[in-house]
Amino acid sequence: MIEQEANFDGLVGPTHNYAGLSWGNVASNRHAKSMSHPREAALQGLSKMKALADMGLVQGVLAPQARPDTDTLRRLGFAGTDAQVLDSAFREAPHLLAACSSASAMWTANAATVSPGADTLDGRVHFTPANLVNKFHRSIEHEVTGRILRSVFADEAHFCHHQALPAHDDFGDEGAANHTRLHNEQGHGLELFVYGRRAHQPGAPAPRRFPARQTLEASRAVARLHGLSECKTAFIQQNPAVIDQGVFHNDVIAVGNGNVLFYHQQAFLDTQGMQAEVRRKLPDTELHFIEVKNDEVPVADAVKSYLFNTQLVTLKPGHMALIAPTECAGTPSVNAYLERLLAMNTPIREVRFMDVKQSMQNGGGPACLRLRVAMNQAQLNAVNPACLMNDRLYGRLTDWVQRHYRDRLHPNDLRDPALLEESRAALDELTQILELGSVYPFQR
Ligand SMILES: NCCC[C@H](NC(=O)CCC(=O)O)C(=O)O
Repeated sequence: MIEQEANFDGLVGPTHNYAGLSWGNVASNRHAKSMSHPREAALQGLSKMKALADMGLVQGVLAPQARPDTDTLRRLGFAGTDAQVLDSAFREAPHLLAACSSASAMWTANAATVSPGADTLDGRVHFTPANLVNKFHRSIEHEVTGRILRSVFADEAHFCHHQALPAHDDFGDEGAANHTRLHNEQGHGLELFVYGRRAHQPGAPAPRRFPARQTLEASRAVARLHGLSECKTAFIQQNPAVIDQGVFHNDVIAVGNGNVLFYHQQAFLDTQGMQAEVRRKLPDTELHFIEVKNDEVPVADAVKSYLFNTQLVTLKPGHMALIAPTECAGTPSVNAYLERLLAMNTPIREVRFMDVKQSMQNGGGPACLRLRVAMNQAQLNAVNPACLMNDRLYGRLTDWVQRHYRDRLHPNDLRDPALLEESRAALDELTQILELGSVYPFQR
């Protein structure tokens, strides 16, 4: 049975702020300590979800995390009441308070790696939450992420959930941001796992300036867990030189969908090898490798505009749309390229621009905000229906954001105990709207 793709977007949490936590992510560093707008951020995300649902695509919602994470602050030695924990963390280690308060779980492309049942040995959809060990603020996400995924995809006859990989740099795993699935019209798929370095091979190519967050060892472990045979997988190294230019995940430099792989000339260490392997493992498929030359769009423009952090979605057979951030229209080389792209004879037939600026300023474009889950009809029927976007849910969530979110937030505001109370009240209500049960530590 042919799979249908659903996109599960992360709802932006009430503590969305710019703390400059992600070394190697240019936008995060550039906007450090600037004023954020949590309400606007959440509404921008909801508008994108609504727009994709209105295109006839299956759109889901994943709940944010409870932040500030006072449990982790307590593990780090801050004691007393919640207000005292926040206050002492702010005075002694504001960086830790910011890390424990980040709304970074909004970027659900990093929530997990998902393999559809068409690829796995047991025919179930497999999920492995990403350990995100490279960044402390993200390494504290996976436990609750796993709980949320289990509550959205609960039926064990259809869904199989694994634990995050062991929390060590050798197994640095960033989830679906380094994973793309191509498939042909018969539904035969190939999962591309893109890694930044090999942990167990000293001297192998690796970036020098910025960290490679994903290791080959992590990608291989996820493929083993998911029961993916060799013929359903390709392990491809990202070009270390682009990681050093701010491409901290492969989805900043490449995006794939169906029979199309859209990528920058410098994305991979061995582009020809990649193409040959994909052709070999997806025979009888009319593949489109759409390669953007550096002369047309320099890497710096790709990083600034997030041309490749677009969502490539199939609207009807042979007709795909590129869901692009408005920054693409505002970057001359990219805007000109997109005009040429639409005149080429490829399945990409239209571009739709979306404003997700609040997320972009922390290095998250349209593709970072979504986790793709391809499912057959029986699996789709088993998804928690309260998490699927429609006009009613959009109305309820918009109203919920309007009532609970602040207009403005600065990292200095994270010490405010009222923010913690507001966030908990908001999330408590959200778990009822999305029928998630008690997924947060403060509810247990
Ligand atoms: N896939 C996009 C992820 C963006 C995310 N940014 C952040 O966490 C920035 C948070 C801050 O700096 O406040 C990251 O780098 O993992």
